Amino acid sequence: MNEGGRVAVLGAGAFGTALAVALAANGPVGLWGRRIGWRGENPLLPGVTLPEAVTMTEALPAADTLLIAVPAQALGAFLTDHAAALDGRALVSCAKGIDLATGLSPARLLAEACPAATVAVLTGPSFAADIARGLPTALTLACADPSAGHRLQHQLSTPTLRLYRTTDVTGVELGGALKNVIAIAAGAAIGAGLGDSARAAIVTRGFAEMSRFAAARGAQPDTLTGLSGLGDLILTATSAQSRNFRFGQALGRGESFDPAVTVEGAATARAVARIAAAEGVEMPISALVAGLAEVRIDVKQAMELLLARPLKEE
Ligand SMILES: NC(=O)C1=CN([C@@H]2O[C@H](COP(=O)(O)OP(=O)(O)OC[C@H]3O[C@@H](n4cnc5c(N)ncnc54)[C@H](OP(=O)(O)O)[C@@H]3O)[C@@H](O)[C@H]2O)C=CC1
Ligand SMILES: O=C(CO)COP(=O)(O)O
Repeated sequence: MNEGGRVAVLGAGAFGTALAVALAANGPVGLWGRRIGWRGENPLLPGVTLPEAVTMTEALPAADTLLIAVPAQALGAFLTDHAAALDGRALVSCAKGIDLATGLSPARLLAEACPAATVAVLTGPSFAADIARGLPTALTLACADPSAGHRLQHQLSTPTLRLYRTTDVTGVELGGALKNVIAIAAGAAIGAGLGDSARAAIVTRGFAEMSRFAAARGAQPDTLTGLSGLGDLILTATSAQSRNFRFGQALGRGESFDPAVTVEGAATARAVARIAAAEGVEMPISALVAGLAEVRIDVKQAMELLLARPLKEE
């Protein structure tokens, strides 16, 4: 239960709003946005009415568990403004990405900015619209401190939101960040008319490079086969509900894409390509997605480069 309004969500975009709606099943929830210009229905999450248990605010709530649902590339600026006020509380990162400016994950950014906080991660296959509609969803709650993780797992599970628990923060964060990159590649293949077989190849070989990168960064070997990793990759690479997939589709079709839409995989691909090159981790699909995001190559060239790679063992 929310224990009398002790849970709040920071970031009133689609995901933050959906989480607040779901958590309202447990009790009062605060929903903070820096400039909430709407009442009743969030234009980023159309068709969803806020329950009475959700209190919207532009003043940081006093709750002791805060879910941070600000996009990964905005988290640095958000923390510059608010870290001092957040320190010492339980901070649950809900962003899926790697910060391009620092190469750090959202949980690392939170831990460095708020050294007295308990940092956790909530991630896994979940579209905001599905969560807000109360459709059944399974997520992973990761926290290095097992007892804090256990407490948060119970505090944030609802009748429709089923949270599994792990201590592998690195693994689950990379699962969530990297699947967006591969989903862009999958969307590009579909958008370019390369077919479902090509998509299956990209998803499978993409998962291989996700696992390689995660292992090189210290993730536990099995984590990426769980909800955050394989689970979220399946969802994001196969559904046009995904913004990353749709962005890839637009690239494949040679169409423009609304720059106001949050597409975490584009900046994350660039961060991953940089880290992988520096650390000698082979990430061919991610490197090509970075090339697409930087408009250095087009989808036809990316496919030619992938097919021209040396033949190797699986
Ligand atoms: N949507 C989904 O289905 C899911 C999203 N996620 C993850 O959740 C994260 C957020 O995505 P999502 O909610 O969809 O994105 P949206 O584009 O819907 O919303 C982003 C929100 O972040 C706010 N924001 C941006 N910069 C700042 C800042 N510096 N300070 C405060 N608020 C800021 C924006 O506010 P403003 O309008 O003022 O700019 C906006 O409300 C991403 O990492 C995404 O991968 C995870 C699972 C599912
Ligand atoms: O993370 C998500 C689903 O788990 C949402 O994906 P998109 O950001 O691609 O819409």
